[in-house]
Amino acid sequence: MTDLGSIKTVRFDGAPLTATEVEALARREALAVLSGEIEFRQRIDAGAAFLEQVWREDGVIYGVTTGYGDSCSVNVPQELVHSLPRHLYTFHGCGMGAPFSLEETRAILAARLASLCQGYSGVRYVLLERICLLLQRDLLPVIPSEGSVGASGDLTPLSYLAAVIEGHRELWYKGERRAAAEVFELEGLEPLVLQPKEALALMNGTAAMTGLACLAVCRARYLAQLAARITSLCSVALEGNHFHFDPVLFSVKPHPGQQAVAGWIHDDLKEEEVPRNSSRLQDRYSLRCAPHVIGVLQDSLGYVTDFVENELNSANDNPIIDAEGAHILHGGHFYGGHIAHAMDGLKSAVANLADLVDRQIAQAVDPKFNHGLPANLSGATGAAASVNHGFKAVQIAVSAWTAEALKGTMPASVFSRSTECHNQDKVSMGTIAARDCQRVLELVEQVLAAGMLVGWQGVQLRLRDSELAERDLRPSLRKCLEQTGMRFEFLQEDRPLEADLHRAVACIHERYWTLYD
Ligand SMILES: N[C@@H](Cc1ccc(O)cc1)C(=O)O
Repeated sequence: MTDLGSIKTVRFDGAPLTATEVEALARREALAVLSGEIEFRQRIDAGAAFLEQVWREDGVIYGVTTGYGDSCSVNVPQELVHSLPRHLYTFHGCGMGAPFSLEETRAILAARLASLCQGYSGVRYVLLERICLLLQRDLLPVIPSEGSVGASGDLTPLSYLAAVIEGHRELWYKGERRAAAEVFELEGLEPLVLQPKEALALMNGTAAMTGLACLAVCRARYLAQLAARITSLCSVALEGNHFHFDPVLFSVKPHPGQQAVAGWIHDDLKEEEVPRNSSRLQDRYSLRCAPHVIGVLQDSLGYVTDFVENELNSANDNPIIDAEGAHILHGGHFYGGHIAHAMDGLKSAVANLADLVDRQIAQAVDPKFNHGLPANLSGATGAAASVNHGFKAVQIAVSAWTAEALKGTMPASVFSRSTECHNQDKVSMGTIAARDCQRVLELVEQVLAAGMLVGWQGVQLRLRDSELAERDLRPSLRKCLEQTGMRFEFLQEDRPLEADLHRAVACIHERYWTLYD
């Protein structure tokens, strides 16, 4: 990412991109820029020129002069070749379900552009320019989210990108769904007529699942840190045993992510001399084993990010057009197996955070376990305490969100179906895995939003009742209390907490809380 004063840019030139860059584009925090360098343009256009040459000289190219997939033995007569791309996106116009969000759609466009910029798809430079322009002007196709098996590429979702480029179907425009042709007219744009291989090149890859996966990885990174911070708050609120996070303890179990998480929590908690033999009770697992739970996610983020970014920076298409070596290579690079596995794994690791924090909240609200805090963490005192129920309903709701998140962890990649006349007889289901992962993240964010409010309220109660002094808190926790206090009010009298929860979820989206480096 390049910082040009106030505008950040992400440059598409075939060099590797990161999930973070895709997220910045998706959030409109950075602008997409396509390399205009002559060598890059030439390299891209050489692919399209090579295809033309082969077509002229040999007369047959799969997906250009033939039907698609199992229909590849059907020859298309010369005079109909130019209508083939239109047919491809037209018969794939059968997507169902809610459309992808704007953020998701931008990520999908960015992922497809990144793949085509590898220069192995045989498309013209003007097509890359057009995708980049859609991103820059935020003219986003309306893409239904369901209907991809994720192994012939995300054919159906990406058909909506191909169709829009030719001026068909719908775009999001100023918050509304509008006919693409109408929007192009308003914007002074001509539709781009696709060349014979170009619709296939737009559609025959993993961009829908990969775009979603980039967003998922970035969300999950923040949640790992947030769960550690909630654990620190709950440990203080519940008067937990700080030595559960001791560096020597963790030095003998060398999972680096787990060690990092233990280190974060340890640094958040009070510095004391380690006792020779602790007289304090061992806390329940949701506190004591927090690094072991969060650590699984933290350790997984390494391979998950590698899988996602390798896919992002790949030519996920078929056939692969190698203009330099003068080959048309047939393969299965539209197969999204790595994304499927990464998203199935990530959603399980992330859902475990909800389960962990759900248990921490359950302890915090329950006078049987919370070491003297008021029932349901209500701040009400005197007679008013009898009618106030504090976080009781939030804790119940957390149970529901957690159950739903855990239910969403069923792996998608094991549900391969043989399809398309058994040509696609093994498929990845990576797009379902990525969509599930996004949904699980949403639910886990709700649980962690509640966890922050509960942890904060618990510590505030200890401070109010002088069972704890500000000076006993490490700077990181003091700063966290201060940041939280700027957006949330202590729960004295019962109030509907929906608005607070929405605000806390928004804080998670904007990465409001300063966490660990
Ligand atoms: N993904 C197939 C192409 C294909 C395209 C559209 C289809 O409907 C089916 C198959 C391949 O490259 O072999």
